[in-house]
Amino acid sequence: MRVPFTKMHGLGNDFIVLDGRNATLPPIGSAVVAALSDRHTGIGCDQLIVLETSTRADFAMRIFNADGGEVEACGNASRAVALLHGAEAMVETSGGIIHVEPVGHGARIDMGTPHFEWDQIPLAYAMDTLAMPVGWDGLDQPSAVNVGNPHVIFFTDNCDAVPLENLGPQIEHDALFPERINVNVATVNDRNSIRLRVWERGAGITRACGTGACATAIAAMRRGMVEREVEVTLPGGTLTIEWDEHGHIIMTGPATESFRGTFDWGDYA
Ligand SMILES: N[C@@H](CCC[C@H](N)C(=O)O)C(=O)O
Repeated sequence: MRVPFTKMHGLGNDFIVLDGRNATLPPIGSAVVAALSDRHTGIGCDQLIVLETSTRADFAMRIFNADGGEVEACGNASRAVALLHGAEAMVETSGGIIHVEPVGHGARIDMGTPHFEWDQIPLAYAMDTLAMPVGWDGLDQPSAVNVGNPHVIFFTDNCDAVPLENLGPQIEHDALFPERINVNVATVNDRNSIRLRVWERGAGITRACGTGACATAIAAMRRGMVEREVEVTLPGGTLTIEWDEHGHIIMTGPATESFRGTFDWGDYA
């Protein structure tokens, strides 16, 4: 069976998007996702995104990491999907219903409200999630925030010097995080801007992580380090994150369609 796909990215965090809203796709298993995502033998991407019909929203977006695991939220893919859809919409994800709206060459996304309780992250046991009494090789007292998916955020004087390729996988798989975790290392430049690098659960280091930017901005706001609207600059570019008066996280930034193609499902199944 030949399947059409769209290759997209948000600040270099790249996706294969399959549109199952008006066509029947074969069942999506973790092996086929990992094969398609592979940059050497597949099409290659950080996340595979599947659009489906929904009874609760205008449509549904399923998100799979490059390792094949299905997850709850993806900020950059939400902007890409807004661009592809071409109109404002309510989108069901397993992390909650979000509102997407194309704006200029990107989109504005209402990601909903953040969660801070230890069992909402989730953590393995109770602790303060604003300044957690834990540390790994010079990174300590992180915050944890769930913005649909789980994030831990370390604030450091120079996030560019952190050996994230070594510490990221160690922290992602620590027993403290029963559903694993996305690992953010951030430096606050001033009250309006943050620098950020992310080790993504199930995908490794990416050029950008939209939910990481949201979680980091919210953690910095909770700690009183920045204003309620802030620019977050990742290796792939900059996002604007606002924590609005209704407690919702509003993310604004670019998204890009790279190309369209088709592939033979049998080559990857
Ligand atoms: N790249 C995404 C996040 C994708 C999911 C994440 N790796 C997870 O496992 O939760 C983004 O832009 O938010």
